[in-house]
Amino acid sequence: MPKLTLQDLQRLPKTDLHVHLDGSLRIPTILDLAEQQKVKLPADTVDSLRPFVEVGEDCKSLVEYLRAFDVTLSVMQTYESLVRTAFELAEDAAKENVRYMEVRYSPILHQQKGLTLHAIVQAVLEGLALAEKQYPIKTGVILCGMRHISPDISLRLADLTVAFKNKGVVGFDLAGAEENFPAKRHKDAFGRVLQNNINCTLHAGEAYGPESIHQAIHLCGAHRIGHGVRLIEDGDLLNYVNDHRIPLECCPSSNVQTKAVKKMADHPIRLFYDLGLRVTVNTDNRMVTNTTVSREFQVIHEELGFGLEEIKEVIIMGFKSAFLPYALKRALLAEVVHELKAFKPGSLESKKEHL
Ligand SMILES: O=c1[nH]cnc2c1ncn2[C@H]1C[C@H](O)[C@@H](CO)O1
Ligand SMILES: [Zn+2]
Repeated sequence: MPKLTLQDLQRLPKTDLHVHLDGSLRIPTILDLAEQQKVKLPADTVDSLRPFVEVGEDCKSLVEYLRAFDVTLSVMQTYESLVRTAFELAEDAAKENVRYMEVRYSPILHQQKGLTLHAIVQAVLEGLALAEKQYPIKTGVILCGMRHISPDISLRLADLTVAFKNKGVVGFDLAGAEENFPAKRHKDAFGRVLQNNINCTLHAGEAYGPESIHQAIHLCGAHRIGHGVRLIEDGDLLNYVNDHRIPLECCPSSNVQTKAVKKMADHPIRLFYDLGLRVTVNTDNRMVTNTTVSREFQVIHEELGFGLEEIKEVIIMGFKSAFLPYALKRALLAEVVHELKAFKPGSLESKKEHL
């Protein structure tokens, strides 16, 4: 199998369908925002802050992984900070040729200084729109209910999703600690979203078994599944997910860090792909996981043996899985398929196409 370089993977057009805004900041930006807002951080230089906001392979669980968000959220409570972090995330993604990105976050976590839920959504949309003007990237927003917060709040966030339908918000999600916090408690919120013809995805099968994926699909109406690694434990449900073409938002490095899988070689994305499931490759959290979409592709290339043609197919599955209206998706796909056909690793010809 010819070896692809990180530059090759950076040049390919890509999606990121599963990326949290509050886990994908630049570390210098956190320091800057803290200084402006007089927020106290656990450390005050890039290198000393890094261990608080990036987790390594020694992370033991999802709950431990989620601790990094206390730090990031402490500086994401103002309108300007949300505009800036959304802009920078889209800029960073565009620079590695991510053409379509769905950014997710939970507005309820950004109200510590009294911002309204509407303003919190507006600010992120403003930052993303600024980036779309400067870079060849399209974006959408997914709002997250949180598993450990009350179902009433999820319902309010579902209403917020409805209010911003066709105004930049493209879906609803459920995030946070999975074990002990079943999705079924939040089914009314998903009912509200579905009744309004809006897409939803749920984090499921990451820190709990296939029962969690079953609830996400059959009780909450998930159109996609976040992670879903533990689908491997239930062949019958796996066949259902495959037959209904329910996309899996795979985030390989994050899964090793949260111990959803023990080591990369065990990641089921290889088996899922071989069985024909619709798999997509995503970052989850660019900063907390210390990754990029290109790096995630490099990992599956080097450690799970995905060759160029397979990577191209996974990229196409990413565009197919977008929460975009069909006509827009078809046009974007046609453009990308054309580029992928012309793509040659290391070739100057296809490099020129991106200039
Ligand atoms: O991988 C994850 N699993 C579950 N929850 C997560 C993950 N990454 C981030 N979150 C949580 C922490 C954030 O504060 C929240 C909204 O983005 O979503
Ligand atoms: Zn996630």
